[in-house]
Amino acid sequence: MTHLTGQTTARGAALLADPLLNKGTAFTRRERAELGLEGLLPPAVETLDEQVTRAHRAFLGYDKPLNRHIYLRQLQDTNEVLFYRLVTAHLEELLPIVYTPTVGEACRRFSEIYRRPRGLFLAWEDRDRFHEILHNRPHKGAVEVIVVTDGQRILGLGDQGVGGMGIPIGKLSLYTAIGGIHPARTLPILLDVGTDNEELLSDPRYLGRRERRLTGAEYDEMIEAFVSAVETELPGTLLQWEDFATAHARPILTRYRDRLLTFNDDIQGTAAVVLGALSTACRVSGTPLPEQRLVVLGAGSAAVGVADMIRAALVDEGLSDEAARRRFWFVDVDGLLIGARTGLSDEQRVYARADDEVAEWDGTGLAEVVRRVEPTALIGLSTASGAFTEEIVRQMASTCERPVVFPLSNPTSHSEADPADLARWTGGRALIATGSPFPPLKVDGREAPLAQANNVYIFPAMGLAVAAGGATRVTDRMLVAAARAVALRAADEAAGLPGPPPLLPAIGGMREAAREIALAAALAAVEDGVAPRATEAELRAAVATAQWTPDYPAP
Ligand SMILES: NC(=O)C1=CN([C@@H]2O[C@H](COP(=O)(O)OP(=O)(O)OC[C@H]3O[C@@H](n4cnc5c(N)ncnc54)[C@H](OP(=O)(O)O)[C@@H]3O)[C@@H](O)[C@H]2O)C=CC1
Ligand SMILES: CC(=O)C(=O)O
Ligand SMILES: [Mg+2]
Repeated sequence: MTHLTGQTTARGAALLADPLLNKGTAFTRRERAELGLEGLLPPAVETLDEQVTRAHRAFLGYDKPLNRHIYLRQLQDTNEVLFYRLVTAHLEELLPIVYTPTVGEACRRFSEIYRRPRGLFLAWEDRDRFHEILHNRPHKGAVEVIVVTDGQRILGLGDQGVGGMGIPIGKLSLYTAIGGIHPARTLPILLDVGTDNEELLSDPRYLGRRERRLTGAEYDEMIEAFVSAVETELPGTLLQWEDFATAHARPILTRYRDRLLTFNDDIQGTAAVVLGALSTACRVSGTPLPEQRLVVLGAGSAAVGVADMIRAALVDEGLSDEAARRRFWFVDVDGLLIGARTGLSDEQRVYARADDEVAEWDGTGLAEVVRRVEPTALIGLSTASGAFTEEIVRQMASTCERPVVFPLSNPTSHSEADPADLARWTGGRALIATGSPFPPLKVDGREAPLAQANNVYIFPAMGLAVAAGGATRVTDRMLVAAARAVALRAADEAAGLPGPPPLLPAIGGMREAAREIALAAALAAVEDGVAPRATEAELRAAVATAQWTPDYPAP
């Protein structure tokens, strides 16, 4: 029998236990006879679509999102084709369960809900054997994409230790569901460098190393040992860094981005989707990007990454770098970033305002900054739930006709604002995008879907671009091309639609959108000389072929 990974010799119960081979009740009578499955399955033979209907009903039978998540993970570990067919058929409904916000809860309670192994756990004491351990991965062929985390900054939930593994698993599920990367060619990895989360350290159920986090030279040694093992054992694999604390995220990216095929999703993926959504907002509001005045709440790696890409776009539009920097006001826990502040990183200092600008101000908190700066765009990547208060948003709306308000922190519980409030406080004038999903707004009696400015628009498409085009590096131009493709697709979808134009493409059409985004990124890779020469037509065909569709092989 041919199957997902080629020829198999697996028979009987062993076949049913392999999620990449198992077809469950879809095994035909002939297959059951040939493969030693008779008696192991109930008599009915179902089609994949019938299985999807049954699985969807079972899914709906659970009330709590976390239980739905557990059900889906169990399905993924039992029958991957069925899992992916279900997810792709109901993407909009299932995304919040597989991904943010529910995946945050699944990470927090990882040790409690742990069922079956998935991915690789690499610990400090094994650093000399990472090469060998990579061989223990369940699927022995080439790996197209690794998502790795050390669990230190899981969404806005902080240090989750090994519980962070939920994130690489969730992200890679979307690499497959949206980007079409074959599930056997994805590998989630958790670097267990300990945890500083007291609750986890004292929880008898905690499944990670019960030690404090590695720091300094040891931490760097761990990362280097991991990267060199990947370089040697899995060359050409796209390596995505995910949910590393800001102190590590940028240094790791800087160290490795020119050495291998790698990117940081929180810095670069987020930047691309936000630039895409902001470009649409500029078009809708009629305020061009160079005229936007951007206040950014949070100055972590995600926020600075977003600003860096917008700044590059401003320079592209003819502004000097200095003029581009001056379009931003960054606010963190200690207020506005100004020159006099100590302890700013080099990346943050780029955005520090002149000290004399605030000489007459009544403090430098967000409310005062908004009052003084009169921003046209307010971007939240702060983890600070509810930080975009009514007073602040009403103030902004009093000086700006179409305020752009992006509360982007995840999960939902950490969002800087609820979009329904933003719409109310601005009389429906705000152009809104959130990081986690929110229910549609009611506009003129119609439901208007909210844009979810989440890097999920970018990373699955990057994987597809690399799989189709053979890039050896992830360049800035590839990410900017992805951002442009996102905005273009949103504009195409908006044409002819009644009501306010959506800032981002519809979630339900993400698989199609991923092909266009991947094509744009693959073309940019060729232009940058990091992928073999190919025409647009060749790349378009390669993208379509590379995108795996969940289906059983013919019996
Ligand atoms: N929508 C999307 O696609 C993405 C969303 N995110 C979200 O962005 C958030 C931040 O991520 P990241 O940059 O990596 O994390 P960090 O924790 O490094 O950054 C948080 C930043 O916000 C600041 N901050 C914290 N609390 C407040 C507050 N009450 N008021 C003002 N500033 C505050 C912090 O300041 P200080 O350092 O001084 O404490 C820091 O500068 C997370 O919630 C994450 O889920 C991230 C990536 C993608
Ligand atoms: C979406 C994402 O990557 C984050 O919130 O960290
Ligand atoms: Mg992330």
